[in-house]
Amino acid sequence: MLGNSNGASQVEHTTPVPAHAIRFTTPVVKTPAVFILGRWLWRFLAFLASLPVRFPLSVASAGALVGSWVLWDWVGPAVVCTVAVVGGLAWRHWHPSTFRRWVTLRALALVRGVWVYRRHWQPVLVVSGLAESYLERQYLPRIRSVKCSEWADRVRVKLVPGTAPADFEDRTPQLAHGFQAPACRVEVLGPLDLVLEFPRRDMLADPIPALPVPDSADAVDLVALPMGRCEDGRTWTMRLHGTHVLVAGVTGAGKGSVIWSAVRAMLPAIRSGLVRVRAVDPKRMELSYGRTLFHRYADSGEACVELLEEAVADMQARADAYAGAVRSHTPTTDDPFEVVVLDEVAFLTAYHPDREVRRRAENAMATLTSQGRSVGFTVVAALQDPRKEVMNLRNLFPDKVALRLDEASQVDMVLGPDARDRGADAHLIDPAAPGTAFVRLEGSKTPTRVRAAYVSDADIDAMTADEAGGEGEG
Ligand SMILES: Nc1ncnc2c1ncn2[C@@H]1O[C@H](COP(=O)(O)OP(=O)(O)OP(=O)(O)O)[C@@H](O)[C@H]1O
Repeated sequence: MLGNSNGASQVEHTTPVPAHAIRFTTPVVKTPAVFILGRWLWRFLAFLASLPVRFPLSVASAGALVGSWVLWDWVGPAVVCTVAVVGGLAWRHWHPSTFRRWVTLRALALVRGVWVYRRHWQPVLVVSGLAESYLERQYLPRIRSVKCSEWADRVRVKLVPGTAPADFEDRTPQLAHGFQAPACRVEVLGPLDLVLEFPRRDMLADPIPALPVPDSADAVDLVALPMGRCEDGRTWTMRLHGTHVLVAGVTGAGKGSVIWSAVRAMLPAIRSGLVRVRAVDPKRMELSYGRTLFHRYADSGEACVELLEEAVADMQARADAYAGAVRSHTPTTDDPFEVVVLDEVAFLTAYHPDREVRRRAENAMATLTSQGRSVGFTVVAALQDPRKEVMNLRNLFPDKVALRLDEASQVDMVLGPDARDRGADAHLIDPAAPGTAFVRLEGSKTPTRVRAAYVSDADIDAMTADEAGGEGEG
């Protein structure tokens, strides 16, 4: 053992190793069979006792069947079955959502729990390197429960003490392939307690039409603007007031749909003057279409910088007015919520030929993003290439939306250091599904897959036509 062998040597676990002159080990005690059998029996009884809580419907049905058979022979179960089938059909007809939640999804969880997860658990975990060995015994993380939602299976797992969720986060591709799911995401619930989420179907496969415009300015919630859908079917809402948002994605990834969904969700407030949008549109494609909605609009390099500097001056004037008097901004028509939308921000920070324009644009953006939040100024910037050379102000944007990206390494640049480990595979988003993105929703460390609603040219026409009508009437 002390020789010059380079290969791994097998060490008997009781043999002292050089670092430990004396090593204490717990004595190996042969457990009498009666204790092992007693433990199995105890576990079996505990399992039986937990059944009515875990599967109330199934236990009640089984109880009714057995009870009716004892009381009325074969007529009893026949009547019970008929009543159950008729009752089930009526339930399904009148309350399909509760029937699905209480019966269909629970039955599905039972079947998939046994057939997909418990059946393949050991081989998949051993092969993917998640089984631990200690003193020649193998320890596997334990499945606590399997639940099915509309779109995904959630497998709750108890980890082996001494291991960490990062071990699972590193092996999400192996787990996804191992359980034949399109993806796997890890959610940590507590010490040694995590959930593996395996999507069953893609709720975001079909494009989402533009969401309805809120009825009135009062209905506009600037901290939860409806933008599209999350992969679990909930509405994706995005905060704008009190933050700044960076939207990154390759060309054609759908940055326009994120920007326009936000503008659409604020439309009544824009009309009533509670929100003002300043648009910087160096590509002259995306925002020019709806320019009548904007308080200011600029497309040439010089004009864009002037717009940004004007926004900085307004922000500083408001900060002066607030100093010592107001601590947080509430939108009013005198002090509206100001949104600066920048499409392809790299044009100003990296690609513009004039160095002075680049410098002024960066300074203005840095000032707006570092000081604007509390006085009601927000920057929404869209970007194709998130690398530092192109945009070194990334970190001044608290909220980020990662649409389809070119490379895996760009995911963490946009969403933060551990986003890819937690399943945000923005580089693998299907090019045929523009508008699909990963975001970190407020209060959640786990990135969520979302899809922005698609605001078509016709929708923008309708938005601007109403605006023109509104102005005319005014
Ligand atoms: N949310 C969406 N749902 C469905 N289709 C979309 C969505 N967003 C965009 N598309 C489709 O993808 C095309 C490209 O979208 P868009 O112009 O918004 O991409 P982009 O990221 O802004 O690209 P670029 O950087 O070249 O301007 C659109 O013309 C539209 O057909």
